[in-house]
Amino acid sequence: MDLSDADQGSLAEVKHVILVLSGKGGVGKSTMTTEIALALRHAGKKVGILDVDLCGPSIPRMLCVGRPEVHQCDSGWVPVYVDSSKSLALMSIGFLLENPDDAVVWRGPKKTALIGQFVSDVAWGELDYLLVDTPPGTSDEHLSVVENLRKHKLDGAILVTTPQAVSTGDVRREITFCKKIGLRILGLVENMSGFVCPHCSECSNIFSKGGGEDLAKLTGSPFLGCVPLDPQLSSSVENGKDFIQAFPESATFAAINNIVQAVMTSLEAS
Ligand SMILES: Nc1ncnc2c1ncn2[C@@H]1O[C@H](COP(=O)(O)OP(=O)(O)OP(=O)(O)O)[C@@H](O)[C@H]1O
Ligand code: SF4
Repeated sequence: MDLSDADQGSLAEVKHVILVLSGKGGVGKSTMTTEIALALRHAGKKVGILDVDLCGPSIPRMLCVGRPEVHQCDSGWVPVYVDSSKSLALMSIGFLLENPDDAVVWRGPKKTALIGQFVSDVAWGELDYLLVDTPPGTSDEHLSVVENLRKHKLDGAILVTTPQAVSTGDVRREITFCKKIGLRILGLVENMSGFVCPHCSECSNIFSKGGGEDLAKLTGSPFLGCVPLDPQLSSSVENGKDFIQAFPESATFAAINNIVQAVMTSLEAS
C-alpha cells in the first residue's frame, strides 16, 4: 500500500511493521517477539515493540522496564527506551492500565477503541522494524489491530507455534485467518522444538519435531526455523536479561538469528 507520510501518522518513519501471532497461549509468542527484537538490534537495526496483549502484557517484564510513567508529546505517546542508545523502544498497553486486571473484563468495543488509538498514537520516530505482540488466538482484537495497521503500514505476520500446537490444529486456524483477511505470512516459527541440556548443550527432541515445517510446506507458507526449549532462555526472559548479550555463542541464539536474517532478507528485498 502506497501512503503519503501524512497518512501514515506516527508510523511515517517506520520502515517495516510485523505482527506476531499465535493460535494459542503459552507457545512463547512474547518470548519470540522479545528475542527477535533483541536480535534485530544486535544486527544494527532500530527496533520498536508494540505490546497490545491486553490480557497479559508480558514484554515490559521480559525487557526489565517495569511500569514506567508514560509521557505525551505533540505527536503522541512517547515510547519507553530500553537502552541509552535508543535503539529499542517499547510501548505496552500495560503501561496505560491503572489496574492491568481490568482489561480482562472489558467488552469488545472498549478494547477495539484502545487498540485503534494505540496503533495510531505512539510517537515512534525513525525505526527499521516495529514488532506488534498480539493476544493469543484470532479475535476481534486481531481484526482491529490489522485494520488499524493497514491504514498506516503492515508488512505481514510471523506465526509462532510449538510442536504440540501444530498437532492440535491451532496454527492451521491461524493460517486460515491470515489467508482469509489477506495478511501476508512472513513465516512460521516452531518454538520449544527440542530441549537443550543445560549441562552439555545437547538438544533432545522430547516432542515430535518438524511438524511446523511440514505444515508450512502443506499450506504454502515460508518456514523460518525452530527454536529449542532452552532453560537459559527462559531464565533470561524471567529475569529481564538480554539472552543474546549473555549467550551469543549458543545454538539458541544461532536459531533466533537465522529467523531474523530470513525475515530481513524477505522484507528488505521486497
Ligand atoms: N524457547 C524457549 N525456551 C525456554 N523457555 C521458553 C521458550 N519460549 C518460551 N519460553 C517460556 O515459556 C513461557 C511462556 O512464554 P510466553 O509468555 O512468551 O508465551 P506466550 O505465547 O506469549 O503466552 P501468552 O500469549 O499466553 O502471553 C515463559 O515462561 C517463557 O520464558
Ligand atoms: S543430555 Fe547428557 S549431560 Fe545433559 S542431562 Fe542428559 S545425560 Fe546429562
